[in-house]
Amino acid sequence: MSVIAESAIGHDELAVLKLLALEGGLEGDVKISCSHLADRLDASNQTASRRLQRLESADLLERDTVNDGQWVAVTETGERTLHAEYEDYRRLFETDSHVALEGTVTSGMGEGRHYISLPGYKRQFEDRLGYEPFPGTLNVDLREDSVRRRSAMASLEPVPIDGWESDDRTYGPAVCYPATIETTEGEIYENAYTIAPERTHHDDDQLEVIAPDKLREELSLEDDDHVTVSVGDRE
Ligand SMILES: Cc1cc2nc3c(=O)[nH]c(=O)nc-3n(C[C@H](O)[C@H](O)[C@H](O)COP(=O)(O)O)c2cc1C
Ligand SMILES: Nc1ccn([C@@H]2O[C@H](COP(=O)(O)OP(=O)(O)O)[C@@H](O)[C@H]2O)c(=O)n1
Ligand SMILES: [Mg+2]
Repeated sequence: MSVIAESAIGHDELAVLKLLALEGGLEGDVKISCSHLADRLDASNQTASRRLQRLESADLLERDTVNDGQWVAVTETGERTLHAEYEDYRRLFETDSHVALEGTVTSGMGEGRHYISLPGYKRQFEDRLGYEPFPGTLNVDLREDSVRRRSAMASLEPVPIDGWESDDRTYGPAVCYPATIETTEGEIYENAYTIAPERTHHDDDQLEVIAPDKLREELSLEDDDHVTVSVGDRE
């Protein structure tokens, strides 16, 4: 849900924040005057000024007042607030239940192989994904916009992999989503899944993919090759 629901900031202020972002306020300082803003909002100077003050108090906007106006920039919190709205609208209008993520193939820590081969996981892959995966995870270093878009996966239906215990330790759960991999040469591999282990050494920018085949061989992939991972239901 959007952040504004819980804060003192209302939709009027949010509309101003969006306007300032559209004028360049996400990239850095933009210069505005209260009368220009008032015009755009069809409101009085006083109203425009009050909304700016509220945005500043809520740490959504930084301001520097000068003689003939003010320099404003949307803060990180401000960007997150706008982004939360964006996610709400995406959920409303994106009927396509696919999320396309882009990135480059990369080598990880060589641990994927060990985990994928463990009998406690292997049994579940066979039952729930329908195959025994190649031992390993293909790691994809996601482009910045895809790291953000990754959160849209939350609206898709995951295949859960449960945590389990061996004699001497516990193993964490993971979630899988059906995925199709496409290379820049236009080669397509359809039977893959993304896998996100709850316990991982990687951050959000790393996407791990499993498949019955060794994808590096099937798709002639090497480190730094570009791939598109389309996550969502199979047709
Ligand atoms: C199915 C699965 C389960 C995992 N479970 C655990 C775990 O219980 N504890 C842990 O520290 N890491 C766990 N990992 C994460 C790995 O340690 C590692 O962070 C990740 O898979 C990346 O490995 P890579 O860089 O070798 O590809 C798991 C990974 C997979 C694929
Ligand atoms: N379906 C898969 C899974 C892993 N792999 C690759 O197989 C190797 C072993 O996987 P891993 O997860 O243990 O290794 P890293 O991802 O840590 O490099 C890596 O080179 C992966 O990129 C693959 O080509 N296709
Ligand atoms: Mg891996």
